[in-house]
Amino acid sequence: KNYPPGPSWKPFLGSLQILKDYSKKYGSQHLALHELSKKWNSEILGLKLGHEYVICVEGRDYIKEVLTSELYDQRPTNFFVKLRTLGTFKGITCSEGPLWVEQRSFAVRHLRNIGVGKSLMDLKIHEEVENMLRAIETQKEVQISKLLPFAIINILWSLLASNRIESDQFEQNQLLNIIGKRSKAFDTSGGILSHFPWIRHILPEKSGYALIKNLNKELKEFLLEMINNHHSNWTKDKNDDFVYTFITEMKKQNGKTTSFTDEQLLLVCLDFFIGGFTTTSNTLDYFFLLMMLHQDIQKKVQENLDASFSRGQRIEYQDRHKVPYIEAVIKESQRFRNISPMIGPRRNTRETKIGGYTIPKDTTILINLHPSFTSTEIWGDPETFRPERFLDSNGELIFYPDFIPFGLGKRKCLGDTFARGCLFIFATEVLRNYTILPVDKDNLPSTEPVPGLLLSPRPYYTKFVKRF
Ligand code: HEM
Repeated sequence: KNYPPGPSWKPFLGSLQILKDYSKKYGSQHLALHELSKKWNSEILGLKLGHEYVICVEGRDYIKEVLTSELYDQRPTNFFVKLRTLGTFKGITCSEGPLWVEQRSFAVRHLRNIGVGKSLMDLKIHEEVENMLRAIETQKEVQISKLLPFAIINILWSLLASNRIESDQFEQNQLLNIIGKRSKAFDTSGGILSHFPWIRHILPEKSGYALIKNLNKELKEFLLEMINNHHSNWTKDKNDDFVYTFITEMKKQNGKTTSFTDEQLLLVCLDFFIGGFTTTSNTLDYFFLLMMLHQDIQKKVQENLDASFSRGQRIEYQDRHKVPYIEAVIKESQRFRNISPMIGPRRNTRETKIGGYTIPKDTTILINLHPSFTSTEIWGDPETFRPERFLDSNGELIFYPDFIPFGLGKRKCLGDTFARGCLFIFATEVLRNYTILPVDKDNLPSTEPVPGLLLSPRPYYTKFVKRF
């Protein structure tokens, strides 16, 4: 009663089939949801997927209401989330209540303590940029999507676990391959497995169950080995990476709480892994594609860099304020091809009201950023790649409340400083040293994304021409 408008519910499936049909027709779930919202003329769309009540909100006011109200802080507790958390519902991304509050604040504090947002982070980023550029030097045509994930994961890993992952280990574990496949295999509402968990017994491959079990096993083995090594090498004064600080806290609490445990540490590392590296590398992948397609903008970025930094000077994250144009180009590429158009789903723990509609307790709430990132009302010409829209007449950055690629509120991305640091230093160091050219200028790659949980460009090749 008084549920938000949306397609009618069929027995057993609810509105699953129409969502599936629309996703096929429009190529992605976020586009399908937007089309359905338009059809029902409502920024709050009501669905029932299998037995699960699911609403999808779009538009500034409703998004803000969901992201900033405590009523919607929780995550769904469906089968997909159970699989995602290795059956524990622990970690940060999918945990809730006091466990989430304690662990999130510990992670935020200690990411800062181990150097995120500071010169140590810059140093690690520079090391990996240099490694990546060395690899580029050996290739005539470069597929940057093959190099970026390895670079990003190593920066993240060296801060979390004082370790680089050797390239043969990376390939052996097929980590990149499996995580990439995973993000393409599931949609944000949790996919068919959430709605009909029993389907895994009949269609283990097709439902994605076998894939995620495989991913879980590989990741768990990989992370456990690292955690066990840390335990063996731990001493009181070791606080130089995240895992050591967590173990120190564990020893301090000496089993007094259930929050600091090996299981929780495993799940936090898993969250950083899954949340941190594909997001950052896909964003950079798009950035370099857009630079290749917009030679005029690339040239302007290079002119800005040449004017603001001397040749041998190392560019730091804090230097971003000196080059607002480059910040604007990065923001525009995040807006123009946002890799995460659906923010992680939420759940209300009691009956609530949004926009006058009644939302039953334990409804899954999806948040679609795509309409506001592409709204003609907000941006005028959203389908044009135009970084200047982020600058005022004095060349200073403009703040747009609708532009929230890292989310908003208490569950806002906790790796945003790390991600922004990587985006800025990779963009500036690569473009000050190289010009990115198309391999065939009469046959340019498309910017249309490969659909999935996280979007990415289709693989493309470029030529990197040294500038000096
Ligand atoms: C360009 C890169 C990235 C983008 C676009 C991005 C985007 C987001 C967004 C939109 C959320 C909010 C989800 C919500 O409100 O429910 C989020 C949460 C999160 N992000 Fe990121 N992220 C990025 C990089 C990272 C990195 C590098 C890390 C780890 C170091 C990370 C770890 C997390 C975690 C753990 C959460 C869950 C927070 C919580 O539920 O309390 N992210 N991210």
